[in-house]
Amino acid sequence: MTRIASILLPMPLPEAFDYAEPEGMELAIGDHVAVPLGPRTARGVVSALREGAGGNRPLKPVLEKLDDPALPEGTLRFVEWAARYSVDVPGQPLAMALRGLRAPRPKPARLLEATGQAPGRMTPAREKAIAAAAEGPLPPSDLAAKAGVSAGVIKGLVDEGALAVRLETPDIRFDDLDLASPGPVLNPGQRAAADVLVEMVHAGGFQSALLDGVTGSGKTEVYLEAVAAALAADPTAQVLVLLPEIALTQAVLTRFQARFGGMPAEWHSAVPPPRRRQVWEGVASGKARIVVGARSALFLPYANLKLIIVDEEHDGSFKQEEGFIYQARDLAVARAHLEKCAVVLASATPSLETLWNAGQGRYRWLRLAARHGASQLPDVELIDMRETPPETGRWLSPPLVRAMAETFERGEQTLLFLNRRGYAPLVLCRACGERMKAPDTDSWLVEHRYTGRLVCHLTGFSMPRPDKCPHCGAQDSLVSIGPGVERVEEEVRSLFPQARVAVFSSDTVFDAEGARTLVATMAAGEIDVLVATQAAAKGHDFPNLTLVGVVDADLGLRGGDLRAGERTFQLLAQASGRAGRRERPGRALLQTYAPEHAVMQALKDQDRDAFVEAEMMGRELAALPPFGRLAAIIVSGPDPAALETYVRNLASVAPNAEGVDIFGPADAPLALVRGRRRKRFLVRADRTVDLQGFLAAWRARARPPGQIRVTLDVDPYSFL
Ligand SMILES: Nc1ncnc2c1ncn2[C@@H]1O[C@H](COP(=O)(O)OP(=O)(O)OP(=O)(O)O)[C@@H](O)[C@H]1O
Ligand SMILES: [Zn+2]
Repeated sequence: MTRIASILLPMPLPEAFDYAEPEGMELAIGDHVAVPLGPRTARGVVSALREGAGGNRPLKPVLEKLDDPALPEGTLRFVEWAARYSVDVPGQPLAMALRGLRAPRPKPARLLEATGQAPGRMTPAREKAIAAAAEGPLPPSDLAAKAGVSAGVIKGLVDEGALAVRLETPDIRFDDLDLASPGPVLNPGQRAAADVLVEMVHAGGFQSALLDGVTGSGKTEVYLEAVAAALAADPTAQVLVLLPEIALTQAVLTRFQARFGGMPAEWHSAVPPPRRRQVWEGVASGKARIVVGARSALFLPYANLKLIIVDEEHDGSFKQEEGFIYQARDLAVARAHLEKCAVVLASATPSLETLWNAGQGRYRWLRLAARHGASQLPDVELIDMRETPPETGRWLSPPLVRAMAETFERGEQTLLFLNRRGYAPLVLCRACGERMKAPDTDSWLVEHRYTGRLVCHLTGFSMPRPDKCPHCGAQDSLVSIGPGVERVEEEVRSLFPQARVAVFSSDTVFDAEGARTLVATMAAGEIDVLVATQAAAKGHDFPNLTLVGVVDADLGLRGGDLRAGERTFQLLAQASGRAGRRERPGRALLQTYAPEHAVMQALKDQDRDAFVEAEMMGRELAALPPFGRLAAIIVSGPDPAALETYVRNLASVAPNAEGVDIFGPADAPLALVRGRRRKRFLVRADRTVDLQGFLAAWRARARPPGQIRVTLDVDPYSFL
């Protein structure tokens, strides 16, 4: 009897398809195969094997077993789990898990080696080149440099057969790690927390902990102990460290390197594809033992994963909002469950969900209440912008400017935090009031001075800044409204012409190398004022930084998002926490028009517990997360009438379920994106309800017609 192989395809298909296993193919779960799919051939992965029952209509056979490294079963089960959790098809997370395997292999290097054959005519230069090549193969330019001869000499020797080209495929290399090297001496609080983590790792099986310590308490040092313990306990063990930003990845890589004497494998969107291929294969083979990466590193094919760290676990960047929608922090806990390993969530400002889980005893709760050594938490002061406003056309208030001047005179550093890219968030026409918008999207265009363009941050649309109003034609009537980081930089330069000023945002730093350089320059004290978006306001450890100025503390509170208060508190507490991390005391000044707001008061008093308690109470009253569950159903389409009809139809077939409330349909805050109108339902459910089951059942009752798309977002974060 032949076996039936279920093949999962990395495509938007509802389920795995069955194929017959040909005689002698000997498939195993996780194998990569080629199968016929309609008229074409597709690649897939074996997700299950069973004995074939007779009498079925004959199945098409698997065409070929491919010799790529098999996807470990743990990864496969995780992919299936993630799909169910997100109410999506398994092909979506599978495609993510295979992304590294689909990247091109590194190109083989062209090296020259000596053949032993003498050239027709020998010269001193040729002699030097041959002698240099005899010491080992080198790329042509390196060989020329080493021998101190011209490229022409080298070429001549190749033509005459004295040197030959050898193609060498670069090895999959990962640094050796020195696990015995001791870390710093931990203080008693750190020691106690590290001991618990080490014990968890040694105990094995699924274990989870929240490492909850104030900014600068040394959480990184503590979890490094757990990493060292996990790797030392088992020579094949692997550790994954997830971080929310590429810039932070760079800083943490440096700390790992200092501790273990070797670089961990790095994984994020800025890693070049050939390296991604190597890392994928290294993770699958077990050669890569530590992976430090962004959220998608969760989908790599770990051979023997023993510990996952989610650093800055509260961070919104762990939520992926496009394509396959998922929350990496939650999936990290699920993956640890499936792999039967330990997971540590670390933060100075944990999410309410995580605090709730810790409070319920689901996670061990390890607290570090003070900064390490003599360092103290910074003083946080509110600047009431109604009382001490900046001059017209300026954004920094007199008290903040004074503090910057003092800091600069002492030779210390300032971080100005403004979560707005570009020069100005809005450009409008003074003559007719027209606001510059993207042609197909409801969002304002952001002015960028470095590039002279107006950019839609949502879709990437951009155009040169016009000199005439496109609406009324008035000449030179366009004005820039409000500040972005570039505009604040301009102001700082005019206030402090002698200061060294830099901007850190995704427009000025767009690759890992750039981030690493800027972080290192700042850490070395070679920048006086760093103006940064959130890309640099979190997680970093700059020794000489003593002043943090928040340009617009109210920014995140606008809009009625469920998590607006929580997120603003986290972001600003994190930004403030960059100040005074060594001997010299730090200050954080928050510019606000609403100093009486509960979030501002909690920040000033540094009373996280009181803030969390109040916020929790509000959530509990409304049965919102973490006390209930939330999902969004976003329906979009190009034609308003067709969209309206479908949305009404969808509303009318909503299943009746106890403990579920449905809100909407409402226009999404940005009703039009890329020419598509969007409407949204919000679903709130009690924790006892199978929310995913409810969503799947509902969606199945009203199939969307042609142009209309339905997206489910379980645990939605930003409502755009
Ligand atoms: N036991 C220790 N011995 C020496 N230095 C330490 C020790 N603990 C922490 N430090 C140093 O104190 C600084 C802050 O530590 P770390 O960056 O790990 O804090 P953190 O808790 O991760 O902070 P944040 O949440 O603000 O990112 C670092 O420079 C770190 O090397
Ligand atoms: Zn106009």
